Amino acid sequence: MSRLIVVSNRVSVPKAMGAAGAQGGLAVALSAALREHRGIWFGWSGKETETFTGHLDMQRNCDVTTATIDLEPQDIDEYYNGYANRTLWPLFHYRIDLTEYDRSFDEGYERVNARFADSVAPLIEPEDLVWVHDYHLLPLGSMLREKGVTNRIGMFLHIPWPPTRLFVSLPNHEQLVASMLHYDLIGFQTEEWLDSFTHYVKKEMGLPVADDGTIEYQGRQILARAFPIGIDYEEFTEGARSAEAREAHDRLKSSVRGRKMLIGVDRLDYSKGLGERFDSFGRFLTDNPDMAKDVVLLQIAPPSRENVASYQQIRHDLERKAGHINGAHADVAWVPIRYVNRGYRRTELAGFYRAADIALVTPLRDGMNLVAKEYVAAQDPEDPGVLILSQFAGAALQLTDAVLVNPHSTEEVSDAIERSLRMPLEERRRRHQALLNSIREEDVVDWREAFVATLQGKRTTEPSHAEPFLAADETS
Ligand SMILES: O=P(O)(O)OC[C@H]1O[C@H](O[C@H]2O[C@H](CO)[C@@H](O)[C@H](O)[C@H]2O)[C@H](O)[C@@H](O)[C@@H]1O
Ligand SMILES: O=c1ccn([C@@H]2O[C@H](COP(=O)(O)OP(=O)(O)O)[C@@H](O)[C@H]2O)c(=O)[nH]1
Repeated sequence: MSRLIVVSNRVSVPKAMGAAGAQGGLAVALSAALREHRGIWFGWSGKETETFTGHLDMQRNCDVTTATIDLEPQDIDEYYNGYANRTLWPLFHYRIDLTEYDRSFDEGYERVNARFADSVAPLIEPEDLVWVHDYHLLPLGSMLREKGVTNRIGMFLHIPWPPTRLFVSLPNHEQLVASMLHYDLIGFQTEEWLDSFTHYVKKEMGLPVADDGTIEYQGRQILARAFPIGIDYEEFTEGARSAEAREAHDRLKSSVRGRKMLIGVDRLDYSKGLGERFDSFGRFLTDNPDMAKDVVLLQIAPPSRENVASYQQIRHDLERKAGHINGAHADVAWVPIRYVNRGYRRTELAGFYRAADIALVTPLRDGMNLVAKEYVAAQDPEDPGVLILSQFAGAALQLTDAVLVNPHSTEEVSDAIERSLRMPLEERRRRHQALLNSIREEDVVDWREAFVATLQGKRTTEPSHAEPFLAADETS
């Protein structure tokens, strides 16, 4: 079996089984793949160093080898806070109004990708498979090719790919995509993002794309395909049965004193539609005075990317909005929105999910959304809660038995809350069973096995010669 080299912006150091709840499902799944393939997980340590040294910190934990580098402040600013999270993230989430174009970001992005390539290339052996993750590292494949790496290299994009008319607003869009065409396999979360990508490649670059997603470029064949990510069903449900999850469930249940509870769990990110969600809940309280006092919304929103201004702004806006709605509706013994700016371990979240009658998962745009899947997996099948899900989350293409909503319409979401609170047990069970089947059948283990198997079956015929990602006139 080939070794697997996983490359991602951040690396999650594997923890012992008992601490699995502290890790993301993706980290657990990738760790399992790395154990099976005796591989290495390479990326940024998350730490800052005064001057970049390229020092590789190799560690072995729970049979997984990780290799990390520290980045200097300018790198973090231009690459992570800059090009990744002020340019690509908003643009790829259709927020052209928040998208910032700054040449220093492009330079930082290219520099850090080159640093990744320099550091990881010596770790790659001839038969290894290389799997690159996400929008932070789109040109990494081409930089590895420049260094003579001829291995099979795959890339998986965890976030949406925007429609062509939006994407072309990115300066150097063609160079960026051309740099991606040095991968052997490019994976997307859904057919929708895949179609947007192949549309761009056909219409803007004039390249042939076969029905099976094979793109022809400079004598090479690149396969583009959808691989919807899932949760680690076994690992998550094991955590959901733990004492910690039960204790979290009981604590929350007793605190709501018999009221119905809605839950939202999202990084504090404008793509998650939290402002629209609060407005919808406020509208529900106004439109349903008979039910209002018997309902509580718990919104867990750990801060994210705090050095980016748009994230500071959304945090400020949400504090005001929650305060405003609570001020208008609360009484001495009841506050309608519990707004919590901290993160919880996933085993605790599992208990919270089970205690909630409804999950409000209403992003304006989301690559997949694993919270939607975790909520379903945590329910009591005999008396399950209802998932209200945005039609704009990647997960909506699989979870068609959720109550699907347009998150921009406060009326529609408010009606969905009312309908879900009144939903008969029979219908809740039927919907839950259908959702659970889909989540079990397409879990994260299937996802990574399908991606790795497809990558393994695909080879570049010729080592490719890669052009630099940015046009010469932009960099000089
Ligand atoms: O590393 P951060 O900047 O703190 O961000 C956390 C992660 O956010 C994004 O998650 C995406 O991947 C999920 C799993 O595939 C998917 O369900 C979700 O819709 C995406 O938004 C980001 O893509 C990751 O790289 C970050 O680690
Ligand atoms: O307090 C929290 C909030 C979220 N999560 C986890 O973070 C992930 C969020 O993934 P999702 O795909 O929903 O969104 P992303 O944040 O990746 O955009 C899920 O596994 C959550 O269980 C967590 O462990 N603790």
